[in-house]
Amino acid sequence: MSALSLENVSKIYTPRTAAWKQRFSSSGRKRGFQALDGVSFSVEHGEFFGLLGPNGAGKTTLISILAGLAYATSGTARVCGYDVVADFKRSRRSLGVVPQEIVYDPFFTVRETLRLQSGYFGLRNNDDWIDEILTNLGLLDKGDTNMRALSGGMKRRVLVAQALVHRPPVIILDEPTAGVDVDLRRTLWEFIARLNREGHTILLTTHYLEEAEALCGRIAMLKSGRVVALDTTQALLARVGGAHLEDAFVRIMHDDEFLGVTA
Ligand SMILES: Nc1ncnc2c1ncn2[C@@H]1O[C@H](COP(=O)(O)OP(=O)(O)OP(=O)(O)O)[C@@H](O)[C@H]1O
Repeated sequence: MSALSLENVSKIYTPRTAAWKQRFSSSGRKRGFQALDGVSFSVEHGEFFGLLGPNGAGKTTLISILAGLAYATSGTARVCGYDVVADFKRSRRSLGVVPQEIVYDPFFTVRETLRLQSGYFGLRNNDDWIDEILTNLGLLDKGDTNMRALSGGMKRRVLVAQALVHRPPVIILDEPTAGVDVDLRRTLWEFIARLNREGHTILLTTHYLEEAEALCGRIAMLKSGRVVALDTTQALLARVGGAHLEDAFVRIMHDDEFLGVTA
């Protein structure tokens, strides 16, 4: 059983009015914007997997489907074998998601925020683990600080902490280092790499391709909602013939003929 699996997942964003028309139309024709088109791949337990693609390729849409925040129009998505729709609670419990956008409640301190998040998963008395996360993310002295008094980079650390409160076996990070300083990047990657060594499965999206090259064992590249490359980082570099992942990425994205997908 894979940590994450996607079988022929498609997503069409339908404008609200069109959704109603579609429901009552006899043609059944789907209208709207196709963000994902027949995406299939799986991520095995313990992998550090990169999901790459240009802006608008469909990465966040895919993550939203895995996290149960958006429904696939067709296809099946599973987390640790649990269907994200039919078995939502167990699939969501298996997953920690660090979202791309910084969202927080300005009325709580860091520790209150993490206790609240623990409560969503039915966890009381989670303070020992919360302390360990705070220590590893360099936030221990900010436990009693109000969320609105944190810098942007510190708020991002709290988002990472929130994703980890329930010790999920699978962690998805959606551009976690966008706009953060070198220190946090290092702290964050050391911590995430440690979690991966300890057995957590990691799925990472990032536009910093040198980070993906250094960290990810396998990579999927999305372009206009379709998987156009899927292989180990080394095999991708060897096949496309670039010195760095950035060269390979640019070649793949600009080559309409490239369909280097391997299962
Ligand atoms: N709620 C929505 N309604 C309509 N279209 C949407 C919605 N969310 C995303 N889209 C569209 O779907 C496409 C994929 O968006 P998505 O956010 O998944 O891309 P992404 O690969 O995460 O991009 P980025 O790297 O910029 O974060 C984009 O064209 C986007 O405009």
